[in-house]
Amino acid sequence: MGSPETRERPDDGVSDEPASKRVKLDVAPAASSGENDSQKPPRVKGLATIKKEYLITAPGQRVPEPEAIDDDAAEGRTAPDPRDGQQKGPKGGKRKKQQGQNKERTFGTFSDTIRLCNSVAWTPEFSPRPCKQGERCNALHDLRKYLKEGRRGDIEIFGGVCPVWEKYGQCPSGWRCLFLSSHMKEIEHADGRKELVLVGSEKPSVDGEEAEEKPEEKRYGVVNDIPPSIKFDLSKKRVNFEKSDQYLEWLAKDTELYRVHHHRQKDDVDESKDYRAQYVEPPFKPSEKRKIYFGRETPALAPLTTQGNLPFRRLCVELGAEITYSEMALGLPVLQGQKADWTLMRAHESEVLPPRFNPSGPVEQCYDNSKDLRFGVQITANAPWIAIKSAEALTRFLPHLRLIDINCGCPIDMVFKTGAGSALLDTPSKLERMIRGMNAVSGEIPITAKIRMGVSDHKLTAQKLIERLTLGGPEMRDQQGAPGCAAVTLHGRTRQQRYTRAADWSYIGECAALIKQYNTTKNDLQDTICEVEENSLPNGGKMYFLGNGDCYSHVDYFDHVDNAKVDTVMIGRGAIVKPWIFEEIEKGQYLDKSASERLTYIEKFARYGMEAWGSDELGLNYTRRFLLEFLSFFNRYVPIGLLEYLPPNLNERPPAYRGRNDLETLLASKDYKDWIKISEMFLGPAPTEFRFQPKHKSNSYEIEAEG
Ligand SMILES: Cc1cc2nc3c(=O)[nH]c(=O)nc-3n(C[C@H](O)[C@H](O)[C@H](O)COP(=O)(O)O)c2cc1C
Repeated sequence: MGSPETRERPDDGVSDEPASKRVKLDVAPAASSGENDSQKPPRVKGLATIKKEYLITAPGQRVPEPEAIDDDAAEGRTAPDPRDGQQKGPKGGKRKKQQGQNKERTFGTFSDTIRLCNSVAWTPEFSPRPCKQGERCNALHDLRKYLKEGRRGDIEIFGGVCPVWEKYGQCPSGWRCLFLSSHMKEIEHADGRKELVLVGSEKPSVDGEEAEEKPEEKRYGVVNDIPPSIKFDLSKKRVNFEKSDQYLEWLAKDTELYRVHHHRQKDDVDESKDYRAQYVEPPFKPSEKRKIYFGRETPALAPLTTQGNLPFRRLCVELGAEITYSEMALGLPVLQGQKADWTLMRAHESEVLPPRFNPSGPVEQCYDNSKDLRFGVQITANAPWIAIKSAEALTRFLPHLRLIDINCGCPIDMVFKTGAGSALLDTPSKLERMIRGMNAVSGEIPITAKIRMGVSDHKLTAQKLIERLTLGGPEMRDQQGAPGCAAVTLHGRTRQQRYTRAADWSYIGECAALIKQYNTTKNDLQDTICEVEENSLPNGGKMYFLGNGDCYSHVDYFDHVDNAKVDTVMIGRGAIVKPWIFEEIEKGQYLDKSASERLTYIEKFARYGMEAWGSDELGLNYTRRFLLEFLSFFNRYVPIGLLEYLPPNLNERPPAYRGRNDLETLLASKDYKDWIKISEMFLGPAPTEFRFQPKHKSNSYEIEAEG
């Protein structure tokens, strides 16, 4: 097979001209062709109306009901993540069965048949590093034997040329790379001995400096990769959190004072129980925060567990995402130095560039775009001490950080039952303390929050919470000023509702109006009630507001910015189903991407995956696993040229249809075996032991049938 760039792709009947040159569909296709709307079938709620020529129905048969997909399952970390090492489940007790969810997913094992010792895995054949295990080492040290018997042969994709080596001149997977023959050679020494060497590893690193980093630790273009020694020190509790400790000592006294004040009788005049009278200032104030900006020109990619991995975010940034977030990490494992949670903090170098900024837009005081960056991290925690110490750790060890977001929307039981995630919506004063404390220890890094409308459908709490996040709770507000939350994102659903029903954008709009009002009140308050130094509040006191839910086209996006009046829109599933949504927003028009263009995004994901995780058996199959996770959403895209009505709606499911060509039909397949086939186009044959189960059963016909 030739390199994917040159290899012939099936003709998909849609022009392969660059998207920007093609005629765009700015109006519903039927309307643009002058067809009368009355000739179209009516638009039915929840159903994507496919043009009849693409429907798969036998003559006289009714259009079959589309299957319902429940995204709850996808949101949780329901299965061990292969990057996690050992991922522990929730403590004790049975978990409530979640309908339709594939729990306990396994992905098989994918490693070489014989393990090559690290002491020889990157070095020339005759110069191994000393083996740390010495005599006790049971891995293989004989390179030639390993190449013959210890691994499968090279794969033939990309013309057999290692995509990482081709790009960077070195391959961190060394002798384990599955494109090894493209970067190894045998040299003959003067004494006639023949030695195997890796091409490129004899050179200095690509940066032009002598490589201090071991080749296996090098990941090109990846930042925020903290050294193992820090994780080790964290795990041994050897890291000093002096700032947090000092703050937490004060916080414990303040919380107790507040508790006594809160529970005293109305007529109790004892001053020792009066919060205001007894209030003591915290040991230090937050430092001046770096200014950030959210605007019309900065669509944001939502934090997405599993899906929002580094290769996927890199793809989205390339397609126009201006703000990105890590997958959610749990505060406690961060503090314990757990590799899996720190791995989530890695970012691609494209994410540390400044986001787009239109200086002629609404002027943001003192905003220096050149100091801003795209990538923020997200954590959740159930106790202030965890949130505060995590914030200090993240700030101290991650050099590239836009903000730290606290997830108060996570609905999954495993998180909610511990009091973290969306449980924080019902403990607003705890949340406020967390944010104040995180702000105090996070140096110049701003703190933000992501919330839902409430926990239960019957009690929407977001408006009250937003008041608190902007101004502070009544007592704390008077003493300490505003909590300094730099931005709030509201997902327009409740926890109870999960993904049923559309996101409530009118509620989001009401909250946007409230925030505008509170932002003004806050400025007045600052001037009068308390003497908070202006620079201790982020963005000079302005709290940004991001709306979130169901955004699936530039039409949705601009509707929300213009009518709900949010600063920007955060996009989740819409970006996984259709990553070029960001390009549509930038260009302000629909893009009817051909199947072959969509295939190039899959190829990019595969290449970016190998760069981030390696091109050896392990890295390649991590890439495959996360590519399949991506495809489990990507197949939902219904090409707009097939639709009777625009704008397309994320929550509308299509009946069975065929694409405009075979590739388009293949990309719409709901059968996970087809997804594996697609992965094989760019990652070579899946090992026989490789398994994949989508997070939700309805993503796969076969599993559904088995279940
Ligand atoms: C697969 C998946 C993973 C998610 N992971 C997270 C997460 O880690 N943190 C978070 O705050 N929200 C997470 N969410 C929620 C999204 O960020 C977003 O709020 C939600 O999907 C609604 O936006 P949408 O309608 O644009 O998808 C996740 C959602 C999905 C579907």
